[in-house]
Amino acid sequence: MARIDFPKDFVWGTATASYQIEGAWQEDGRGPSIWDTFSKTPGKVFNGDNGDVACDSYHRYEEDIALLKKLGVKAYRFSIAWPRIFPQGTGEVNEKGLDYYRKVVDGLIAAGIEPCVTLYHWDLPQALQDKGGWDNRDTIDAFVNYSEVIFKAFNGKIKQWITFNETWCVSFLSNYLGLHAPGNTDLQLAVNVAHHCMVAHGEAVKKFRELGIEGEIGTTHNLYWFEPYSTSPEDAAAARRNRAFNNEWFMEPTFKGTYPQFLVDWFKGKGAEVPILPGDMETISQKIDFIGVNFYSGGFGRYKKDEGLFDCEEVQVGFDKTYMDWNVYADGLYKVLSWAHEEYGDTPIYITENGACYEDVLTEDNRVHDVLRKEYFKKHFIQCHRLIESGVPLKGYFAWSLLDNFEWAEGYRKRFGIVYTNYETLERYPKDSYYFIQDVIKNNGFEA
Ligand SMILES: OC[C@H]1NNC[C@@H](O)[C@@H]1O
Repeated sequence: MARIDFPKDFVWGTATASYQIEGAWQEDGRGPSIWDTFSKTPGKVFNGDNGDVACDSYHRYEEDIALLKKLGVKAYRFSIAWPRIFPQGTGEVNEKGLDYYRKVVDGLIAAGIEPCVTLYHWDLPQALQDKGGWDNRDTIDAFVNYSEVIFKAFNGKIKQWITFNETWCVSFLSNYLGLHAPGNTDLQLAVNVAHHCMVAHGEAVKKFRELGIEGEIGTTHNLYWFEPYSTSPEDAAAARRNRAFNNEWFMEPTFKGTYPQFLVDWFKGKGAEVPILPGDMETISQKIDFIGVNFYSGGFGRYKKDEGLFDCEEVQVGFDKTYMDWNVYADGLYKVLSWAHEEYGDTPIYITENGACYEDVLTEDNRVHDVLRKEYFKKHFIQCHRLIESGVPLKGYFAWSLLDNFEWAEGYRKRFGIVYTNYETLERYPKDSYYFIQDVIKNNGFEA
């Protein structure tokens, strides 16, 4: 057994998102989001589940903060629902919406927990989608307007700001693969959305700097480690395309102000071109104070003509799988963050999400012995330590998620929480993984 110790200033946290936990979908003036529309469209979400109630954190946020305090986290990452602030996306500010987040932020600070806020975690006001959503460049200005209200309302209280969560999901998962809201399946549209979201990110960073807001600002991309199954040039090229689809397509504009040319050419061959306007790339690559990385999995691929968007098929090489059918590939975390550090430099990194979904069983005495999830965390904590030891500027880790919650198109059947949510009673029951992480935080390390 080896002792794993983390730096004393390492930030341990957990993460959630507004639509997945809040519920109260029509309370205090909240307007409809694209996820209210999508989840109520037959066939889009498992079992017809939706976020009308979710974990009811809108009313139970004090219970959530108590769980966070008991866990011992230094920070809590959550998102603000744009439709609570601007029910129609722009126009009059809904003060009751702001009031909810004032209570959450003040409660966290009183508990000695740093609020880390994501401005956009997918719940776009439906009124903006009705005008083209992220395909319409006007949405960029609407996002900056919304961001400015939040910056000013919480300046000095919120010190860590994330503009977007997983722009790949907002663009390609939602507008090319069609699996998330708004459910489009058009490659050019997805390329437009990805670009406009990144411009919106850059414009919000500019506004943050202009206003002199306290704290640090960054963005979060979900990086996926993907390797060629063989050393053949075809496999290498296919795997590179597939990996760049998740990684370089977003990281390169953010840090280098360019798109990866080999993928620009590939998309052009598929009839999709990036709608770059003069100044966009400079805006996107505004200096950021940290990069948030969500990591879940990785895999191996090989060339297969006409397979998917990149002539690439995933090869099963025997990984253990989570209940999402995702490979458990903890080494992939070490590889992807080492690659990011090598490629994009010394910008501080926070793992803003990492966690696993397994079929949890609640015992008679309201316990969940989630051995596999504990093992998943342990394996990834070991890689976090390896990264720090190798000089990668990894500053913190947020477990996904504090609570079982609405897992998008999978509804409530897929549980990622370290706390079990009973969706009938809305009771919260800490799982064994919660107590494992509580101990790791208390000792800032563990016996590997
Ligand atoms: O799929 C698990 C998580 N992945 N990142 C974004 C979150 O909203 C998801 O629940």
